[in-house]
Parts: sequence; C-alpha cells; structure tokens
Amino acid sequence: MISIHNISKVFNAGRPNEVTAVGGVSLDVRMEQTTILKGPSGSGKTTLLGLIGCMARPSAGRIFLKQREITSLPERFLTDIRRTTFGFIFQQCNLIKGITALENVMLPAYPTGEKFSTLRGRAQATLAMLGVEKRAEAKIEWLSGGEAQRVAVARALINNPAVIIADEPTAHLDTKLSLEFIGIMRELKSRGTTIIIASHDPIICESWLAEQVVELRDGRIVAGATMS
Ligand SMILES: Nc1ncnc2c1ncn2[C@@H]1O[C@H](COP(=O)(O)OP(=O)(O)OP(=O)(O)O)[C@@H](O)[C@H]1O
Repeated sequence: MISIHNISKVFNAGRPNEVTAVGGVSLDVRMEQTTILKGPSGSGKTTLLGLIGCMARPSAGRIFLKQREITSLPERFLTDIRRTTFGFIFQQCNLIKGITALENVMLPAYPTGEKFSTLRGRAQATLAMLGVEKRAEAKIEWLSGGEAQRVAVARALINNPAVIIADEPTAHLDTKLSLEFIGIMRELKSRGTTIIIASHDPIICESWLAEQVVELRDGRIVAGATMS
C-alpha cells in the first residue's frame, strides 16, 4: 500500500505567482491494483504522480510506502527508492534520440552498477516481452509511434519496478495504439505490477484499468470521487 496523508505541493511559495498544485490530498493506493488520477488540465495530476514517485518532495504531508515513511528520507535514499520501486512512462515517451532503442532501455539501470552483459541481456528480454526485439538496434527516430511506445514501456520496466507510473500515456496515441497500451498494462497487472496512471482520456478512464479512480480538481480530490 502507498498511503498518502494530507499531502500538498506549493510552487513559488511566498511569491506573487504562488501556486498550490496539490492541496491536502489523502489517498491509499493499493498494491497490485490500477489507480487512475483523472481531472482537467492543471488539476494537479502530474504533480501528484511526481510526489508519489519520489521525483519531488511535498511542501507538507507524508507518504508511506509499505508502512515506511519516505517523505523525510535523505535524497540518496529517495533516489534509490525511485530507481528500485518505480518505473515511469511519460506523455511523449521522452526517449533519447541519437541512441538505439536498446540503449534507451538500459539507461535507468546504469546506476545500479550491474554487469553490462547482464543488463544488456535483460534489456533485450524486456524488448522481446513487448514484441519489439527486432528494433533493438534501431535509433529512436527510426521507430514508429507504436514501437516507440513499447520501448518507453520497456525502459520503465528495466529495473523490475513494483509500481508503474504513467502520465497521460495515450495523449499522443490513436485508438489502436491506445488499446495496445491498455493490453500491455493488462499483462503487467497479471504479473502483479501496481499501476498508477494520470489521464483524462475516456479510453483509459472507461477501461478495466479504472479499478480505483481518483478525480482531482484544483489540486484536491473531488468529494466522493474515489471509487473502487
Ligand atoms: N514547476 C512548477 N512551477 C510552478 N507551477 C507549477 C509547476 N508545475 C506545475 N505547476 C502548476 O501546478 C498546477 C498543477 O499542474 P499539473 O501539471 O500537476 O496538472 P495536471 O493535472 O497534470 O495538468 P496537465 O493535464 O495539463 O498536465 C498548474 O496550475 C501548474 O501550472
């Protein structure tokens, strides 16, 4: 369980342009389930994902990962938790051009200090699991949209994370690719992965992925919007 207790994130605190992106959110994310954060643009979805995934620190409140309070841990512990617990899928894939699909997948695992050949083998196996092993040596700019999406998922999986965090993963995909993405998530869920997705795409929000839906507006949970 990831327990979020009264968490807030304020940007530019004390300045005229102060923004409360997340204001007093409390939420339990169940492991091995899928949770969707939905809400209009600017409602705080990305910020909340970043807080859950230890990419940013909250201004107030606490987060517990399997009963361990992680909010106040020193940065080096947070980096470690981020790397071993979470895999991130971004809106525009965020793959690095100029290097190959395989190299992109391996990148998040370099800091683990693992042997290069072991890491390479695991990256190849992950690409194969997603059906894009034949594109391993292709540069990112040579990939189709669907291939790039699968490589982005492979990169998120390389450190075998317990939790996948995806921010608007279908925003730039057509219906076919969006359904493909949902299929990949189904496979991950069947392997016991916890999935948290920020999306306002009806294809996602009305799919089986909507096990727990949390609706945000102006950085707060809309009353009565959490369902399971
Ligand atoms: N680094 C930042 N500095 C200042 N304000 C920020 C920053 N990041 C986000 N915000 C503001 O916080 C609010 C919530 O933004 P956030 O990106 O979390 O919303 P969102 O629901 O993910 O929106 P979208 O769907 O458009 O990505 C917005 O008003 C945004 O402008």
